[in-house]
Amino acid sequence: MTDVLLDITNVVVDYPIKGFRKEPFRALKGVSLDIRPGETVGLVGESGSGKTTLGRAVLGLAPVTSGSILYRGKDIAHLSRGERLALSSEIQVVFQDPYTSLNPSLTIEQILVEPLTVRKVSQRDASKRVRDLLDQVGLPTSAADRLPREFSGGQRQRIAIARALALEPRLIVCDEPVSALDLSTQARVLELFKEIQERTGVAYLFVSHDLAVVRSLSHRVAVMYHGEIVEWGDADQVTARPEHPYTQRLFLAAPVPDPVRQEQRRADRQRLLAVQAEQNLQAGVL
Ligand SMILES: Nc1ncnc2c1ncn2[C@@H]1O[C@H](COP(=O)(O)OP(=O)(O)OP(=O)(O)O)[C@@H](O)[C@H]1O
Repeated sequence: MTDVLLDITNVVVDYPIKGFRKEPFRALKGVSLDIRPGETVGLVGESGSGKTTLGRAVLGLAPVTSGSILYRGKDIAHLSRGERLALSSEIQVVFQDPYTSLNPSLTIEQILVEPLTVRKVSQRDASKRVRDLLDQVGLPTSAADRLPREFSGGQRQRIAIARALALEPRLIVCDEPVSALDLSTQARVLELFKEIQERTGVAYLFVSHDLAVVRSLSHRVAVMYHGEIVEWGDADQVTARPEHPYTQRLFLAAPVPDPVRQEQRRADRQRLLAVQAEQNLQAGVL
């Protein structure tokens, strides 16, 4: 048994571009990382750097040109029908927008029962499971009979998390799952993610543009820039001593709650920019 849950090696994704003789757009340029069981890998980077594309590739939803994505040692591009069905319950996803990711015409019970149909669970067991899932995400069982529109953004994200947990996955791809929430709701939902991981051992690929969010949750962090991973390692190391100039800029620009540390950051950033300007000057870049 491998101690790697997901092993991504040299993955290239090209999006076809409509139009005569248009070259495809290379969104991922040979990306490699791995995720261990029960681990959170944070994927951070600016808008357009390729974070969502990597998450989609893991879910089998992006056009992978080359490279491999091994889930528990098996290439997800070459699975039998049965293996693919099993994989779809083992890897789940939580999206950014809790307003659009839940079917507005279904009750919460119907939404949570839907994934269970692949397991042919009896009606009685399904209802019991729904109540258990609601309990796991801190919602009352009375939520089962209500519609998504009757819940706040944070509550809807809890419902989306409950749905992702329904089939007891080993890995959840979380694509900006707290970005649409206000700060205090964000903190509570992040706490829920942590608590679920401690209890179930699920692993997360946690995509976010927000460094504070990624830092709070991740064991390891990958920093993406223009379709490449430019930094990859333990969260403490990457956040405390970033090596790549892009990561340094990204981290120095991130707000910190303590005003003294914020001022220190500002001074560090000024120094870094001055050093980089000097290096560019010497290299004849400017
Ligand atoms: N279906 C598509 N067809 C063509 N290009 C695409 C497609 N999806 C994404 N792209 C391009 O691929 C690049 C990476 O996009 P992606 O959504 O993965 O970035 P991201 O880092 O997740 O950005 P954001 O934080 O804004 O969501 C972008 O330049 C984007 O325009």
